[in-house]
Amino acid sequence: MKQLSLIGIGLIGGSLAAGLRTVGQVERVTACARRQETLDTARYLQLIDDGSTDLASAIAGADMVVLAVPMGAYREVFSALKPIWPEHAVVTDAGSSKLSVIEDARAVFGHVPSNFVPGHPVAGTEKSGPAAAIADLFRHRRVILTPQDDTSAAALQAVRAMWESVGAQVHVMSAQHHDEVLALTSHLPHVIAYQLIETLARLDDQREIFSFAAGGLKDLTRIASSNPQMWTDIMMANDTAVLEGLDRYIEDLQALRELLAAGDAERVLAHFERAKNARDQWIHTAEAS
Ligand SMILES: NC(=O)C1=CN([C@@H]2O[C@H](COP(=O)(O)OP(=O)(O)OC[C@H]3O[C@@H](n4cnc5c(N)ncnc54)[C@H](O)[C@@H]3O)[C@@H](O)[C@H]2O)C=CC1
Ligand SMILES: O=C(O)C(=O)Cc1ccc(O)cc1
Repeated sequence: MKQLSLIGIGLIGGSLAAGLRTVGQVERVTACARRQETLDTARYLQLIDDGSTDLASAIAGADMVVLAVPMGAYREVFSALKPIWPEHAVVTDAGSSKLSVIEDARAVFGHVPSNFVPGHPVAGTEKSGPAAAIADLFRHRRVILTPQDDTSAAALQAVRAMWESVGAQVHVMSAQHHDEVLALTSHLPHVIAYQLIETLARLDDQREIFSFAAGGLKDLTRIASSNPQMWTDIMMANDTAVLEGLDRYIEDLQALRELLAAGDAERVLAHFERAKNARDQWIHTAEAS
């Protein structure tokens, strides 16, 4: 790849740049950010060679353009790209929901451009910004691509090759399936973590509560330290699937509550055993692969 141009240079854009540089798969990296300070940090960290707050300057000469901005910025970014759409480059994104991205593209362009490949690296941390970038963030992690019927095969192949070069395993699926699965495995856990901490924080003697917390609370809620604006955007973007998962979870929590209230130790134990077995099997399979 001669020139990668990132629109948004935070954790994900920065990690992709660092990863591609480490494996020697990119000659030049440029980025667009809203604030000069972000670009200065990215340059200082040697994530990018050049940056501009002006979109057209930032993407000039790119053969690969990657959108790595919050879901709430897509309409604005697509609208700004419309008059300067890079027909000869491949364009992809890193957004956590996919149907909303396709909808945003259709709303702005009237169709999904054939050189745009919607994508999502299923890897990250609770940190944000270029200083949080990790060069091997995507190694042995999954990336989901959700091409449309008329997505160019060459564009799809170029995006696949980019992610594979930083060690990721690429999967292709429909945007609908992506959003349903990710609602359960990523978005619902963030709702639960945020709300559990918010509930505890509102209870009396919160200082007591947190100072006597064991490792379990910290393990369960690390992701509640994630960027609240980024996650509000994701919840709004994938609201239908998140609501479905949340309803199911509330139903199951209510059922568990009833077992506890009835003092039904046997069935509570059966619940916990099913959960432990499922988690142990998942972790075992994940570690073996
Ligand atoms: N944080 C994570 O662990 C993961 C995040 N994602 C997705 O990747 C995308 C980027 O997330 P992060 O890198 O974590 O966020 P971040 O907050 O670290 O970086 C986002 C960057 O976009 C810039 N930005 C925001 N609005 C912009 C605009 N209108 N024009 C140009 N730049 C703009 C910000 O200044 C910042 O540099 C999001 O859509 C997120 O849902 C996907 C996988 C993992
Ligand atoms: O911090 C974590 O463990 C995450 O879950 C990171 C993450 C955030 C957003 C995504 O779309 C995918 C992964």
